[in-house]
Amino acid sequence: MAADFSSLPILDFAFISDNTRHSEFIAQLRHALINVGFLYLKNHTVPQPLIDRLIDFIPRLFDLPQSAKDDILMSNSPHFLGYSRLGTEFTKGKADYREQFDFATPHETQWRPGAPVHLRVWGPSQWPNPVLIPDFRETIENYLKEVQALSYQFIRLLAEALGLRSDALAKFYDSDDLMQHRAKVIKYPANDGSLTNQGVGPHYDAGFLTFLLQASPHPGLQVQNLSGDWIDAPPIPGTFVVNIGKALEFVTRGLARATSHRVLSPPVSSTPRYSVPFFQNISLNTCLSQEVLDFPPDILKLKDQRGHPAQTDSVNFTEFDREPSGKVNLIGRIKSHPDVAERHYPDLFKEYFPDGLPQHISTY
Ligand SMILES: O=C(O)CCC(=O)C(=O)O
Ligand SMILES: [Fe+2]
Repeated sequence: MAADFSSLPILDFAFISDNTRHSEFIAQLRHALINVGFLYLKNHTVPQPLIDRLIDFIPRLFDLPQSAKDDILMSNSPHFLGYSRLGTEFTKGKADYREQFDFATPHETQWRPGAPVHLRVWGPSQWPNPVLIPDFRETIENYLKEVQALSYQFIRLLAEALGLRSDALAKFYDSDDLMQHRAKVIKYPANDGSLTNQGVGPHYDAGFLTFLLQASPHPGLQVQNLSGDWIDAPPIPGTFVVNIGKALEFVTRGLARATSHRVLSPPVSSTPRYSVPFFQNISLNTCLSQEVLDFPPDILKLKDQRGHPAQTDSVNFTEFDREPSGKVNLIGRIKSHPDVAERHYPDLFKEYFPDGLPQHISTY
């Protein structure tokens, strides 16, 4: 087995436009994808002043009056976009101690009555009243556009790092007007001493790539290495934490690792931790089992040299082998937000929750 990791690699995006260092970046990326599944990316293309503006908005967003937040509750939205109150999500039967807003890139839902239900998982965001928080919507929409562009650039480098043509993953995306990518703006309040320290429980991300902005200086994010140890991934200013989701792991035959991670709540009487994960989606209609990629033998060999991750109790995805990607996505959302499901997807709700609204919900 290759040496197990005890910290996350830091990659310098400036290398990709430097002829003498491009191949160094690709080699570091290959290592990070196959052996770690997580990396920090510095000197990326998203303008720092825009990031700073977004970070500045976050406490103000959560400090809106409760009624203003409840006006855009996620349960209003068949697209699982909007506000979720503290402690309403659970992972493995334990409450996640976080409050959050889900916002997404602009999208007209493609679903019409009679069309496949999974097309309905994407649609317009709900926005807080602009009178109460002017310019917030414009700021986060700009931010999402910038991260989206970076994520598409990154996926080409990722293909190169796995020995493929740089456009080998283009088939997983539709044109921009048909795609939607999503972000959460999350607040992790301090542990008040009587509560669990589970900010979010151990899990994998579902899609292709996640670009996480750690929006306050608090540690708390931890990543599980191959031996099962939890490795800290503290905030590094000016970076994104980039990680691989289960869908990308599936189509790369496990070469690009989806790695289990979790967040511990800030300690008692600390200020809250804030973060903004951006989840890059793939086309809703792609059946991943028909799209598994082929790799050069010398690249595939690296997976065997890595060895197999220790068993983890992280939540898993099992449906990629038979359902279109959008359906897998929808099932994940149904399981984590049954109140939304009960209102907007009554048939699927009955299928997954035959005994009615559960006391314990699984986050992903
Ligand atoms: O808040 C974080 O740092 C990570 C959040 C996360 O892993 C998720 O929401 O999938
Ligand atoms: Fe995650």
